[in-house]
Amino acid sequence: MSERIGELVKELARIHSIDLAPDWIDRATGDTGEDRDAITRLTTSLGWDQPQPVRGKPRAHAFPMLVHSPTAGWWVAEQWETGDSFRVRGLGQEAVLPFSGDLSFFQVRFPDPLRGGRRLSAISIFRDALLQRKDLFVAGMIATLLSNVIALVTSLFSMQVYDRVIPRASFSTLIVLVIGVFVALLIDLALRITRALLVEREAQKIDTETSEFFFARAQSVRLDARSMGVGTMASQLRGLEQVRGVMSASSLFLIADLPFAALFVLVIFWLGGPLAIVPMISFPIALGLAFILAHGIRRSTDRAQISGNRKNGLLVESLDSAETVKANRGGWYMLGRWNRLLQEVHAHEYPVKRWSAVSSSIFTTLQQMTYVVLIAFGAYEVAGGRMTTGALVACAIITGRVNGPLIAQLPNFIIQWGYARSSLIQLDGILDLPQDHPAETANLRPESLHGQIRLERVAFVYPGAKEGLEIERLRIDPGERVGVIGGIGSGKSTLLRIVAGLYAPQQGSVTINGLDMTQVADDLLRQHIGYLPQEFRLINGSLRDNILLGLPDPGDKVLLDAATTTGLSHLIARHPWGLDLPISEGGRGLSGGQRTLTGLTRLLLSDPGLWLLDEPTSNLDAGTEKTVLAAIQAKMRDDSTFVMVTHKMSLLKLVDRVIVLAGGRVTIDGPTAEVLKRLQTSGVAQIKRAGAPAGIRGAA
Ligand SMILES: Nc1ncnc2c1ncn2[C@@H]1O[C@H](COP(=O)(O)OP(=O)(O)OP(=O)(O)O)[C@@H](O)[C@H]1O
Repeated sequence: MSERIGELVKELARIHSIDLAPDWIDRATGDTGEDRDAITRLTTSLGWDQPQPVRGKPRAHAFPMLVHSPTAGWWVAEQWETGDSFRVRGLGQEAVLPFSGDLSFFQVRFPDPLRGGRRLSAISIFRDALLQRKDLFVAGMIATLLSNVIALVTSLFSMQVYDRVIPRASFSTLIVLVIGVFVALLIDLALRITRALLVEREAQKIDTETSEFFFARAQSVRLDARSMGVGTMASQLRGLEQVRGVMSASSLFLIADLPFAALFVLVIFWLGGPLAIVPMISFPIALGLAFILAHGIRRSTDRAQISGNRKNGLLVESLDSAETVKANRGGWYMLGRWNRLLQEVHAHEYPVKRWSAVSSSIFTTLQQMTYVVLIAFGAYEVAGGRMTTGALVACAIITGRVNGPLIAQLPNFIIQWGYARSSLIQLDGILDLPQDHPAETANLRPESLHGQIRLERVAFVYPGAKEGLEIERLRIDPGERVGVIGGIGSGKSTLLRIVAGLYAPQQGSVTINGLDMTQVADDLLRQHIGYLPQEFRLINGSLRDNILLGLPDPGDKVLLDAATTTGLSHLIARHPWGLDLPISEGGRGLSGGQRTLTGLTRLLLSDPGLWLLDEPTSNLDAGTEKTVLAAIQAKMRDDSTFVMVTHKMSLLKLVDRVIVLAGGRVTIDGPTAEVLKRLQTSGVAQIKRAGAPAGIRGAA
């Protein structure tokens, strides 16, 4: 892709407040052309909708869009300057171009990485992915048609052998027939292999696309909306594999082959007349049975799926909390829960297995009975001279084809589909969860986010909880240093997460610099806000990966300087792998204090405008605490805003305002000295009500 066009598309996306998928440039082909059709090639290679060429003189509301001039090249056209010239910009340059007939204007239709707007269902994601490959499936259907016609050829071959070759011993005809059938079979083989390979390749691409979509969607689920456990959610996502299983070549061919049953019945009618009644009765019976089976297993597959997800959730939880379980002799308790869930899964799976076993046997018997009835009926017809023995053999082979692979595979396919359908329902559940940044909300990209933070009539309740946080009005000005204190469970961390934009209150508004936080583009918000949670959890990778998570790599020198200011450099220096120190899955490999230092080093490197720290030094010794706080203070600019949740009295000297929370409400808010004095002069009961930390109670 031409670099200029890529940059201009990015600029256009920015003006339209659209976040492009992070890998969109990587997915574009290596086309470096800059001609008029380059934009079409680019969007086609990305799988986006075709850009819309604007005919004639563009209307004012059609701007901004891309424009190509044969002399000046590509630009983003912003708006008319006069009636005959328009403003353009691109790569930091601005210009005014005269309008002329040889300019080409294009409106680019950006895809939404999370395809918002309409309500999504999991099945529509797969359907859209299949529909994008219409051509391939049309080719597949043609191959299926040819393949089925060739199948008829083999049955007609048998008819010719019985009716012509054997009675007359004409072996020259036999040789010609055998050669002809061999050629047909080889063509069939080639068609089947090509069809299977093509479908599997596309199925893999669909798998990549849909997995990417669901992974991104699961990541963007708002933190406060994740009421289910990590293991359960992971297991729900694994349902994708079941849907993928149904989309395999064999099941798709089964569906493709089903309509050809009608063709086969027609051929039987042509060869054996009334004999066609036999498959005409047996085939609908088989389909009816399949339908009853699908209906019968529906509830059981849904329930088995839910219990299976919970079982996986328990497995993840027990492995993750092994330390607590072992130390507290919780092994038996966990085993008991595991066995109960296992029993539940078996109880739900048993009806599915029972239906499957019974229906498979019925299908086999039906198949054999159809064969017997056909031959018996055919014997009358042959004896009566209404059809030849060869035609009867051909009819038997064709009926076998309808009843055989087609019908024999149906029960298995229906069970597979039953589980896939339950997985789709579970995936719908994930799609219905609220996202960090729903596609239908604006994606504002202000120049700056430095400004007042305002909470107005905010109410936040955790799912299932009766009470939560209630803040009538709270304002934090740029440059303020605020401490948040309160008793255990008083809502300090919740408040900080709301201010960080990680939780969205059910009522009221949270604004930053006058803009509703939910409407600000997520990347800008994350750049501006540095949030250190109470427990900084590391991810699998190296120490460097964890320090730089989501940040551009500033180089080892800058990184090591930041580590020196926090004290993390001691760990780096001591370990033979240094910055490449491996962090195992689940963030194991560092002590609690070292994890906090990693988070603080990352925070210093990200250089945020708004610092939100949740008990930043609770894991640190006194010396490290001093070093870290000095580093943060040195890094903060005058207009940096600083909000720190703490239980430590000594840290309040760093802030000039203190907010006291109790029971999810602000009970005291004012300058540090004043608040401390108020707390110290109040009675103990009042202090408890106010929710002040133990240190202050002691002082009182
Ligand atoms: N994920 C959650 N789901 C449900 N309830 C929660 C969740 N997290 C916290 N709570 C509840 O919300 C209330 C406030 O919790 P929060 O973590 O904000 O308190 P805190 O003041 O930071 O406490 P601490 O000083 O112990 O860190 C508590 O009663 C807690 O039980």
